[in-house]
Amino acid sequence: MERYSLHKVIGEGSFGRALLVRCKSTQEKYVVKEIQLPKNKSKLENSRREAVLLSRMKHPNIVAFREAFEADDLLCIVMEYCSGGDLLQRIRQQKTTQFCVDDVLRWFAQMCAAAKYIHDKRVLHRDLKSKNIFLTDNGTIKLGDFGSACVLNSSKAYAHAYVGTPYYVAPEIWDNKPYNNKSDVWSLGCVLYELCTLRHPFQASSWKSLILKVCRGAYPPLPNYLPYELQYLVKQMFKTNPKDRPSLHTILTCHRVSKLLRTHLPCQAIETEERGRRPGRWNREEGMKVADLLGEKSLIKTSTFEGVELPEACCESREPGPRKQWATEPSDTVMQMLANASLISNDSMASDSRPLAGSTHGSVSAGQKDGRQRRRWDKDPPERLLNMLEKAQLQRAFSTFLINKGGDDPLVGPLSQPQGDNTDGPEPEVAVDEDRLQPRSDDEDTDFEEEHPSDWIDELDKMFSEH
Ligand SMILES: Nc1ncnc2c1ncn2[C@@H]1O[C@H](COP(=O)(O)OP(=O)(O)OP(=O)(O)O)[C@@H](O)[C@H]1O
Repeated sequence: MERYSLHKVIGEGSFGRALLVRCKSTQEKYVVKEIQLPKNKSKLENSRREAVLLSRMKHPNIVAFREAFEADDLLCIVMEYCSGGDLLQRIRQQKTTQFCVDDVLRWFAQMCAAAKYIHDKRVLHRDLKSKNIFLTDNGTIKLGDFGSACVLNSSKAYAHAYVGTPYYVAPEIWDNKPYNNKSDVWSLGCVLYELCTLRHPFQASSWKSLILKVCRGAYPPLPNYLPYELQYLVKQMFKTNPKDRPSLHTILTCHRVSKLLRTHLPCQAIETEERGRRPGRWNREEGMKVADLLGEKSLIKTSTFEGVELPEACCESREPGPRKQWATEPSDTVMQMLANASLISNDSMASDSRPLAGSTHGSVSAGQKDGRQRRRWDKDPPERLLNMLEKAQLQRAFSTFLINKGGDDPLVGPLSQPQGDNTDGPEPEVAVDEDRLQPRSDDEDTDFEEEHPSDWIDELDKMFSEH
């Protein structure tokens, strides 16, 4: 740390502080992320993953890694400083002035290029949100915070990965299914929606309402002035079945929106993306350097995984084991419990015949124009989860939420106004897009997912019982 002088503390995350520093020899500014190292050896390895992963991500739209070292029980990751701040701050600065479409397309194209790059390396980010996407002073997007990219074992870390940011969490996570590349696509859909509207797609005044909206894919349609391709893309990214969501490869190469996006990508990024189509290989030397710095040579033992060398530390245990699933509960119990939640009432959904996003271009409305009964999403979040979250409402448990004790808005989202913001939004504007609920398989998309997901709801339950 002697090589750097402290400029200021720029923030505190759930794992430690973020410092703005200056390199004494070059005078360049960097961010040092300090992470408290746990005593437990296996947890120690988990903490080091962020550094190892970041060191391997070399892309114009990913925060550049400089070095990592350990000092005084702290892991320090030195990385590029993004002076434009994070995208959430940028969105808030707009107040009510919408971004111009070119900015939205340019930023979104860059974040897709970055996310595609990591997916090509079989890495899932798992915490994509506007707060983890940064801007440089020249307006370039940089994807950051790889702290959740691998499963972290502490209950706090686990909750951070899945529940700390429930506004961006895909329906399959609430359904206790493994996280996969399409779950990152859902989260990026939330960021795209925020850029398009300055609001979050799934505003809610309670956990229950939020989860129901997410599981039903119910969000207010995008404004009609936005290009049809964007409206169509958002619809696709919010398909409740992950198999029906396009992969980032599809979005950038053969989706209706691809041409628009690619015209907004700098040539350099397109070249990187083209190279990314060939199976990427980890840079072993770079990994060894970081592992050496971190004093943990075992981190760089590699294993081959579908042609891509992955550090063992980056993978979950490959031990085969039973995948934990929800016990099937009678869904009418859930329905009874939620009887008062107006959002889930079939009447309020079906009776809303307002046009949906993109409806001017031929997509369907929520109403059943032809009188035929369409297939509905018949999954509900499990009772145990909803009961548990009922308890959680009064706890300030997560870094990205304000949970007001006894307040009218127990769950205040990242883009909610401190006062007077009806987080639930005007009810009639929320519509279920029945079309999204129809199965559609994209054979060109290859899915990959966590190999051995842990039962995060058990972890969460434990965490809540501790309070
Ligand atoms: N490379 C960076 N350049 C500029 N600002 C950064 C950079 N990395 C982090 N920050 C800022 O530092 C602050 C702390 O970031 P950090 O990632 O440590 O935690 P967090 O995202 O606030 O919380 P959590 O870790 O719980 O998600 C945030 O305000 C973030 O915007």
